[in-house]
Amino acid sequence: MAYFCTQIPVLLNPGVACIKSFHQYRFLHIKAMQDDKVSTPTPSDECMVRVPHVLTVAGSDSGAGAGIQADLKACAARGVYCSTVITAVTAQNTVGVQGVNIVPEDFVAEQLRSVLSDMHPDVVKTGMLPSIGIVKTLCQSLKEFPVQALVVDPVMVSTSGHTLAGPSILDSFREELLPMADIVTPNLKEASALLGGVPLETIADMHYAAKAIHDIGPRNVLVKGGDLPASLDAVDVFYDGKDFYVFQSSRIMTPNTHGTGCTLASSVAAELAKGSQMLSAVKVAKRYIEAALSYSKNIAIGGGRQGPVDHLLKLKSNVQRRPFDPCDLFLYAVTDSRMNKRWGRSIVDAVKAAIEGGATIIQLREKEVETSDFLEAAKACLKICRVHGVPLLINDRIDVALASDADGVHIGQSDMPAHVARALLGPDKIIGVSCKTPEHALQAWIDGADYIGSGGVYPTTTKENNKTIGLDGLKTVCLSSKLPVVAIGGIGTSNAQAIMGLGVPNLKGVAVVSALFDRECVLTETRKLLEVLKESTK
Ligand SMILES: Nc1ncnc2c1ncn2[C@@H]1O[C@H](COP(=O)(O)OP(=O)(O)O)[C@@H](O)[C@H]1O
Ligand SMILES: Cc1ncc(COP(=O)(O)O)c(N)n1
Ligand SMILES: [Mg+2]
Repeated sequence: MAYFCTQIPVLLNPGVACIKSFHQYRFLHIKAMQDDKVSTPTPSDECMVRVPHVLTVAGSDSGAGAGIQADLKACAARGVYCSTVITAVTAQNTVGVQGVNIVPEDFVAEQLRSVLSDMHPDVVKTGMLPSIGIVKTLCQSLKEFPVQALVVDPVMVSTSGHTLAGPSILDSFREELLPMADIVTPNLKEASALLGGVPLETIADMHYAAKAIHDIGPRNVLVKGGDLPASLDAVDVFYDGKDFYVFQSSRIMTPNTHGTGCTLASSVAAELAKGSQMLSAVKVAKRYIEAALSYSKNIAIGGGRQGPVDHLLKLKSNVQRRPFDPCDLFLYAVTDSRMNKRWGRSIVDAVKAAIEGGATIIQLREKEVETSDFLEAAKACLKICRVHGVPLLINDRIDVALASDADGVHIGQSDMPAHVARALLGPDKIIGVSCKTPEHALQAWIDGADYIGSGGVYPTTTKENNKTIGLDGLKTVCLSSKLPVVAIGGIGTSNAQAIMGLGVPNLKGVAVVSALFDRECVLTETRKLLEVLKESTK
């Protein structure tokens, strides 16, 4: 079985056998499928994009760290569709494997037929294959429905020491499955078992094993070194029949390594499904598992010795964050580096004082700082904001918001369009948009913003050439806006009451710059403004 190269052997339609690129192949492939099913209601040909697809043939892990569940998450994280043929159901958690129930061979065959005959996956990846019958069924199905690449993770024993496929399986692996494989990815114990029990302990041993396993028939071998002594780096040895490549990353000290092997093999399969060459597929997969392990370093799931990895690199991002509440707009503090410099304080000190004084949300508006300084300031401010449960937004700079993992951004009419910002930031970051007119407010709503900032209500020196809309303009925008509004522009203790006194329900607060930061004591000024706001909303 050949893996991807630029010349793709086409499966469905002999008329397209001369196609050059993988992407052309995808379009023609789907066209051939549509021609067979003329009655299927589909949009026009150009709209239909066939997406990369991996089929995993593996066991279910109830703890969802390894097996089918790891494969699904890894493929999703890598942007590839994943279908599943389940070979066994395991009762498993972070302590170990409590039970295994093997799916009858003929039902594995039925699942294989369902997926392969209809969905035409690009790549098949195998995990737990618990019986000789299942291995034979799989090899038979792959002969009947060939795919572009076969990735074999020869799962035998769980990290906790439970047998998932016994030694009786080894002959069928060696004689039938491995010779069909484009890559096989044993860990140290599995490589040793495939080679009749030779001890494998060093990186030199891994080279020997990669070559010896290659002789069994797979096109490529990756011997994984997760189980090398903890004092060594995480080293994997790749052999393509000609050259060796050593993939080395520093070892991440974490108990959460359950499922790393399944995840790595699925990511290799995902890259192959996207059209990568084998070597770059392995390289990207190794980078990905390193990132996933690093994100999982200190997550606590279960009481056992081995927790799962964080496939989507997201599990911790919601721990300290709460959803946006429009009431957060009540006392909205916007920083200004020039003012802070003038008064001799750092951005971090300014933010600390504003929060202590009662600010309910912070926006970093740093027009004159270097990107690296801005990022450092954002990270430092975020720590303080998280401790106090105050959201932190970044003005204009989506990149800084992403890099610092701030709670969101505030953007103007001439910045990145809000719908693009939304696509980049994902569905749950906060996005605020500056709006002067009902049309702006409507667009912000359509684009997926969470709130709008409207002004300048009064003249201000903070923003040059900024048209003042006055109280009337503010009221017009508020009445038309479907989103909560914060008023901005020349606001301070003397006029905050007039603004809140407009009495429009979606006007939730005031945003202030100079009135807090162009003053000697930020803490005192914030406290004073808080009192005025509280008074005016009684
Ligand atoms: N603690 C770790 N730090 C960094 N990489 C690791 C660590 N543990 C495993 N890996 C990597 O994860 C992948 C899976 O390896 P391994 O754990 O040996 O497989 P298996 O889960 O099949 O035993 C390999 O690329 C390996 O180098
Ligand atoms: C269903 C199933 N498949 C594979 C593994 C191997 O994963 P690990 O080696 O990380 O325990 C597992 N534990 N369970
Ligand atoms: Mg492991």
